[in-house]
Amino acid sequence: MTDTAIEAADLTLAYGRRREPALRGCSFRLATGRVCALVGPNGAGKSTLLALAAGLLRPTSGRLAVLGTTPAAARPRVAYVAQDKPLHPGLSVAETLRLGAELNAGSWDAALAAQVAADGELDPGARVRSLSGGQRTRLALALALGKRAELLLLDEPMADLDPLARNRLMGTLMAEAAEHGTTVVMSSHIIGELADACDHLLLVSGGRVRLGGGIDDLVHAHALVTGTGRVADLARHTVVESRATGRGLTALIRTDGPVDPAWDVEEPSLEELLLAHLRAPDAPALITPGTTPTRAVAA
Ligand SMILES: Nc1ncnc2c1ncn2[C@@H]1O[C@H](COP(=O)(O)OP(=O)(O)OP(=O)(O)O)[C@@H](O)[C@H]1O
Repeated sequence: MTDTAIEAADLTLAYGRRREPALRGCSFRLATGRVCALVGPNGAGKSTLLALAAGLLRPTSGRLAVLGTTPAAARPRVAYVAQDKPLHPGLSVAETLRLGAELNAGSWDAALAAQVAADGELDPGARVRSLSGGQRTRLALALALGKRAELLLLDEPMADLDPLARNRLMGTLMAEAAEHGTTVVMSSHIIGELADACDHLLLVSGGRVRLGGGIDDLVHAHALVTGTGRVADLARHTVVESRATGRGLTALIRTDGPVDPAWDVEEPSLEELLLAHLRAPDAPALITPGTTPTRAVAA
């Protein structure tokens, strides 16, 4: 047994020799049992990272361990839902679930898979090619949950679901993860959805990990300060982003010690933290203690 779900050390992936790497020098550790939000702008490398962890791509350089072994060896214990939710178009809903049962004999949770499909009123006889985008997503999630994997890798899993379906499926996912200690890594552009569900964050931008760690730890490491002072007055801290506002200056800082009481200090919301880092891609990265790779993988 390992207490580490994913561990990356200097992980780099280039799709072709002449292309800029999609991921470059990424190092982080995700403990088991965490629900991790994978966030970043379009083209940041999120899908690439998930495909690497699913064992569908091989790193160009660097190391990646999944559940204490190689991504390929971990595949039976991992469920991956790709962004385009690939399924066999000619199979019916019932045949797709039967195939899930056959491919995962021994671990298949038929009741859960059937419940996820039935909650969306999927007609068991309907062909996959006749399903809507949201219905296909639901079927893909039914397969992933039915597998009872130790690690769920979900690439924008809720993107084409209606708000009610999204809310209910997220609830099912979180309840299952909590009951079974499943690790979840979920990419999404909807920060509100992630803030409610996730306890861990990986922010990827330009192929690099900008923030990695427990959401509470990352939020506590920052402060949103407002005042009439100058940016230079905040020099002892790391200023991630600063803006002139009606009240003078507002800055998101990574604190190094107490902040001068001349500033109004608030804890940022997750959204404020993420938006500031997305607007300031050159701000120094922060990977919190305990979420850096261990020596075994880094070596
Ligand atoms: N199969 C591929 N061949 C060549 N380049 C690719 C391929 N897949 C992705 N890329 C490139 O790799 C980079 C990272 O893409 P990736 O799909 O991982 O981003 P993403 O963060 O998932 O984006 P989005 O939020 O838009 O889904 C992009 O520059 C993209 O153009």
